[in-house]
Amino acid sequence: MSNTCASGEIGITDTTLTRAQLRRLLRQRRRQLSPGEQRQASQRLCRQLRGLPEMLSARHVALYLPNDGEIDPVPLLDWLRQRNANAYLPVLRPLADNALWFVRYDARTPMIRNRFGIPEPDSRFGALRARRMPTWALDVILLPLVGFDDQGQRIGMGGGFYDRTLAFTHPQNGPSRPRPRLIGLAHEVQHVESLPVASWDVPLDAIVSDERVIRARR
Ligand SMILES: Nc1nc2c(c(=O)[nH]1)N(C=O)[C@@H](CNc1ccc(C(=O)N[C@@H](CCC(=O)O)C(=O)O)cc1)CN2
Ligand SMILES: Nc1ncnc2c1ncn2[C@@H]1O[C@H](COP(=O)(O)OP(=O)(O)OP(=O)(O)O)[C@@H](O)[C@H]1O
Repeated sequence: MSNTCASGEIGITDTTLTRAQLRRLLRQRRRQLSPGEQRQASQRLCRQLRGLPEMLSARHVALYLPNDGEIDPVPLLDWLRQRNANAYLPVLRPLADNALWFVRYDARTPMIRNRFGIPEPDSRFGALRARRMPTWALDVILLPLVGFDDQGQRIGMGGGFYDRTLAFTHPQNGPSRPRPRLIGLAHEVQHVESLPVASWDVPLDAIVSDERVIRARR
């Protein structure tokens, strides 16, 4: 198989793997990266992102705090601040509809841990509309990926949080309205040849890893 990774692990092209099995394998791969590998991957990722035209023109950018070995976009915060751009973090919506809010984030934002243990702005803080951005009005959303393929398809943690929140951007949901550019982030070890696509999977504009930028055909 062609996608054996550098460590000599077996590849993950076996199409008999279910989405759940694939998730488990790919999450394991990213968790196995050493702190040094994580740091270098993060630097390489951020260097690529700082060169993208949609990042250079963005005023409102959503990112995430890394969890479970996810590639770390946090060094971008300083860069965004220098450019007078605002940063936002995903917050699990308190109404339990399994969708996300994007809440303004800076050093003073009160944080809590959500039910998955991931730090996020306190939803009482985000409850005030002025502190969040409607999803359609964000310029760029950087999404954490569990896996990605050559066609620019993604697989996430399996909660459908991003898919639900971004369903309005799906081409099948009518004519194009204002929408954020969607950029998936992942370690190169999370690449697989081909992922199964579900009808609700929201297409991305690009995927950026520590090694490359994949422009997806939307
Ligand atoms: N950094 C980061 N923040 C994020 C996400 C993410 O993927 N990464 N999300 C993207 O959606 C949302 C949280 N979604 C998540 C969905 C599932 C699990 C998870 O770990 N599930 C466990 C078991 C579930 C449980 O504990 O009840 C697992 O699968 O092992 C975590 C986050 C919002 N914030
Ligand atoms: N637009 C939507 N409306 C209702 N349910 C949805 C929608 N999108 C996804 N779901 C549901 O969410 C569940 C998880 O979807 P999926 O396996 O694609 O997660 P994922 O893409 O890995 O997660 P995420 O979007 O959080 O990164 C599925 O059971 C699916 O039915």
